[in-house]
Amino acid sequence: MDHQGLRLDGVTIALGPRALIAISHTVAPGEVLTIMGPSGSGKSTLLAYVGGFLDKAFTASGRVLAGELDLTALPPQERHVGILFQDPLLFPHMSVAGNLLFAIPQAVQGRAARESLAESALAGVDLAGLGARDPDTLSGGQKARVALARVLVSAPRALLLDEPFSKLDADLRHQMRELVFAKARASGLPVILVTHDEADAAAAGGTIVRIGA
Ligand SMILES: Nc1ncnc2c1ncn2[C@@H]1O[C@H](COP(=O)(O)OP(=O)(O)OP(=O)(O)O)[C@@H](O)[C@H]1O
Repeated sequence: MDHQGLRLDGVTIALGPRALIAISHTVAPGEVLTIMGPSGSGKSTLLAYVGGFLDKAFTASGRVLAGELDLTALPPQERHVGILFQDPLLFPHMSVAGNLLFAIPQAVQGRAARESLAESALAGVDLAGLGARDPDTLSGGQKARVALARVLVSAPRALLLDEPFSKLDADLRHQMRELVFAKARASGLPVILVTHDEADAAAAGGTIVRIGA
């Protein structure tokens, strides 16, 4: 997919009388916008707004655009925004390859084409040949990489990262964030990263917006 950047155009979010977010920013293809702020400041809430699943408890305004396309007008399943959370959230009843095949868009037709896409995505995160494995048999770092491969094969317009490295130990954390940012750059995906970790923010290399301070 040809990515065109992600624009937050006058996005404001409030919880009752409490203003949480006010942001306008354009994330270029391959760039990372990092959102930092104290617990409860509204970081995950911003990602929920971009993804289209903001809880009704909040009031929000402003547009989210992918290129010229106004995502705000679309339901979540039509936004094609990929998300990685703290937990890899793999389907335990499907093989590793099954997890990826499930995420590949219907537009990719033919079993052989889908399987080959899944296999190359696994190879791209250093998990070649592990497609038949049950997710529960993988290490935490391997599961995180399957989750990354799964979100990449879903051909998202943008990638949202909600503390995706925080459950990994220091070495893995470093490797995983380098891999995620390299993949985002290579595929020209605009990324919004939510983190508490200054090293994550520095590694992301883009703009850092601090909220709720
Ligand atoms: N569904 C909801 N209904 C009402 N209030 C909510 C709901 N979800 C979150 N909140 C509140 O909205 C505020 C922002 O929450 P949010 O999860 O976005 O914070 P955060 O910055 O991501 O925090 P953390 O760093 O702890 O994950 C908090 O005060 C939280 O208690």
